[in-house]
Amino acid sequence: MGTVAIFGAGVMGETLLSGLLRGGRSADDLVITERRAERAAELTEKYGVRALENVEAAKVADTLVLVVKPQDIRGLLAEIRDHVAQDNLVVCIAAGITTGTVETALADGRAVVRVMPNTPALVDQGMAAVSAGRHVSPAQLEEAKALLAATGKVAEVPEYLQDAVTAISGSGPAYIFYVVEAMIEAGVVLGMPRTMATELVVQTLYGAATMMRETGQHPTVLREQVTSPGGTTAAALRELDDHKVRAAFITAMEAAAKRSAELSGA
Ligand SMILES: NC(=O)C1=CN([C@@H]2O[C@H](COP(=O)(O)OP(=O)(O)OC[C@H]3O[C@@H](n4cnc5c(N)ncnc54)[C@H](O)[C@@H]3O)[C@@H](O)[C@H]2O)C=CC1
Ligand SMILES: O=C(O)[C@@H]1CCC=N1
Repeated sequence: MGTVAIFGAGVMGETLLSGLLRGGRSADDLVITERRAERAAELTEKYGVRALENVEAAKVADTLVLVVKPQDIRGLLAEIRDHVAQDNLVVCIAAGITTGTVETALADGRAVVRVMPNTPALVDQGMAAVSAGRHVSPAQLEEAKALLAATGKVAEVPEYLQDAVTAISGSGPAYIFYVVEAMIEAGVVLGMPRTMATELVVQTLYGAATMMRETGQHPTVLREQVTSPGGTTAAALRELDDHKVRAAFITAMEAAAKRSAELSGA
């Protein structure tokens, strides 16, 4: 994999950087670029990696990981275009940005992999989906997967599904945190101290997630096991159905996928 350069060291850039270091990669093989000087200094200090200008980083890198906002991708690609070599691998993490967009902005024949990761990568429980562009060799695709595998699970998906991936696992952690916030709020309404409600909700989420993964049972079966006839859960779920929560999730995730598709023209 040689030297990996992370372009844009914000939330996701730091998440990937720290994951690669936890995965055993040497700080000497990692460089970052960051427009905000104070942020670059913070990460240099914290992780012992070099911070370079974009062009310098492109020159030394074997693998270039683009982690700027979709709106900043085109400017970044224009800056580094002439320094991306034929045998480099370019991994683009920006929501909505297609491999075709990146390929067009670079010189002919460059290897581009599109990836949608998520923030649980920070605790090595990430879910990343990868799609290869037109000029990626099987070995380069494996390399991209290995890069992401340092921070969690990796799936390969056809690129047309990346907008759906973004709506599901990319943005997904935010929906879960939103539900957790609502459940904590409900605990407070029921008279429970906030810290206690938080502990109960977070452990319930962790337990439920672990059950889904470890039993392999469908969520419907697990939900039915909790729902006693005429009981408390049935009363609560009826309210959620009356408030169209399931339909709201579908509409919300359709909106996320639509926005991802729109960002391709960012
Ligand atoms: N935050 C998330 O949960 C996820 C984010 N993504 C994608 O990752 C990308 C980054 O997102 P975040 O880390 O959340 O954003 P962020 O705003 O925290 O980080 C982006 C960083 O790039 C820097 N930057 C911008 N233009 C630059 C340039 N030309 N050269 C060097 N640095 C530059 C900014 O100063 C900033 O620190 C986005 O494209 C987003 O779609 C993908 C999956 C999940
Ligand atoms: O909200 C966003 O646009 C990014 C992409 C997926 C998660 N965060």
